[in-house]
Amino acid sequence: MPEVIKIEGGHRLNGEVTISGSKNATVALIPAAVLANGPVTIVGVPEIADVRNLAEILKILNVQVDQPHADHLIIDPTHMQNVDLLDDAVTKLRASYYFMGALLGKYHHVRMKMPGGCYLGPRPIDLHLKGFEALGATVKYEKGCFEIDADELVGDKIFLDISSVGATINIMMAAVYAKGRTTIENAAREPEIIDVATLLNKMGAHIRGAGTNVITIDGVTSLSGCFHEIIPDRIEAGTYIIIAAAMAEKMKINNVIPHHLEALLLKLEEMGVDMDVTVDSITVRHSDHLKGTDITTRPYPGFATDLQQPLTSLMTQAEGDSHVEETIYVERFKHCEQLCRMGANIDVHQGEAVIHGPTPLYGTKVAATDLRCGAAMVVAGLLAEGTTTISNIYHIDRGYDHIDDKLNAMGAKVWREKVADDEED
Ligand SMILES: CC(=O)N[C@H]1[C@@H](OP(=O)(O)OP(=O)(O)OC[C@H]2O[C@@H](n3ccc(=O)[nH]c3=O)[C@H](O)[C@@H]2O)O[C@H](CO)[C@@H](O)[C@@H]1O
Ligand SMILES: C=C(OP(=O)(O)O)C(=O)O
Repeated sequence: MPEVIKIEGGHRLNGEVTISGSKNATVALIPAAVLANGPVTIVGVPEIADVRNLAEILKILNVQVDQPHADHLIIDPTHMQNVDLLDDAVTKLRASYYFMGALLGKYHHVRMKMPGGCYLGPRPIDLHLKGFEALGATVKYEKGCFEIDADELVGDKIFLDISSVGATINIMMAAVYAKGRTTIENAAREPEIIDVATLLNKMGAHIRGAGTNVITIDGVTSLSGCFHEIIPDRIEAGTYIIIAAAMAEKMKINNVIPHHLEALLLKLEEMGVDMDVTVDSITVRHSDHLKGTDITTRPYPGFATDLQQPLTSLMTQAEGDSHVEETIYVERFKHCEQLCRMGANIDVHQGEAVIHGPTPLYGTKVAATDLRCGAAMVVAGLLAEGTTTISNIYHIDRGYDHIDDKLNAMGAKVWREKVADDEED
């Protein structure tokens, strides 16, 4: 039976929350680990559905997975077999596409289903495939299934038309064993890319420039096991900072790299949010008056598209009009319709939303149409008068580690209820 999350709104939050390891790093680190010839230990692994589905895929590949603690994974690909990935687990998340780069790099052959993930409008993977082709692979797509083969992989210069996070990481993985030098130009610069390059380099790869827009990968012939600690999740951190700005008396958010959140922090400052920032924590205090602001989503270090949805909920409480321009996924506005059901006043037109604030929010039935829409509904539910019921919470569970426990520990009233299948939508 599916579950809904219920939130009794209006309770002020006090206390501390610790941020888990980054989802978008973890979901790439796990496939990257299979490139090794020995066990890779990853710590700081978030307890989220995306990780559980990736572990399923590892089992299909006969990779041994041990979990000595909730946030530790030991991935041992010593007895791995390169079988076709046609299981439903592949379609339950976006990042299963990283097995394309990893298996192509290791075995020169991969056959797998189309990856899933949040629908945010069309999400093509043409740049990943062009990158593989530049290295010498041929790509076939038939009946929802990719088959990618190469006699050998040889480094080349690859220019990405769009600085795609997924394409940058996938090409990096395919290139670690390629002959000679691969150069990725107009590479994405997200912190998660540095984390994956760090893991691969610890394994013995030779990757330089991760975090800049030119990455070079000099192929190697062998990679070994290693130990790696995942960076904190900047999107989970940003979500809790927004929650704190909405509802906290005083909330300390621990295990944060504030530099990764610069764009959000500057915008919150503009809105009048009272924050103290240290090297690894952010404390937010209650502010009586929030002002509207404008954001435009951009690749890192610009304002993260994954944070525009939760920030929209806070904007409903700010004085005056706020503008959200979405340049990465122009259709990423489904949360606005849900917020309007709760009393928000938002106009959406051609990749832009105008939030007319402030408006009180009222608890009602809403849907998490995608992961960060779910986060937006949680922010709104905490703010609202009455009880909010959020359906389709499997999206939230793809990316937020124990969100209900973390919030309840600070005084929120959040719980899960099982519902009949027909109450889910
Ligand atoms: C698992 C993961 O890390 N997910 C993140 C990753 O998704 P993902 O890696 O899928 O996002 P990309 O950076 O690739 O997408 C950026 C833009 O490029 C377009 N594009 C991408 C690839 C391609 O081959 N062709 C193409 O046209 C996309 O449609 C989108 O408009 O970055 C997004 C943008 O920061 C985040 O919202 C996601 O949370
Ligand atoms: C869009 C997201 O995830 P994914 O790319 O995994 O669908 C997200 O994390 O907001």
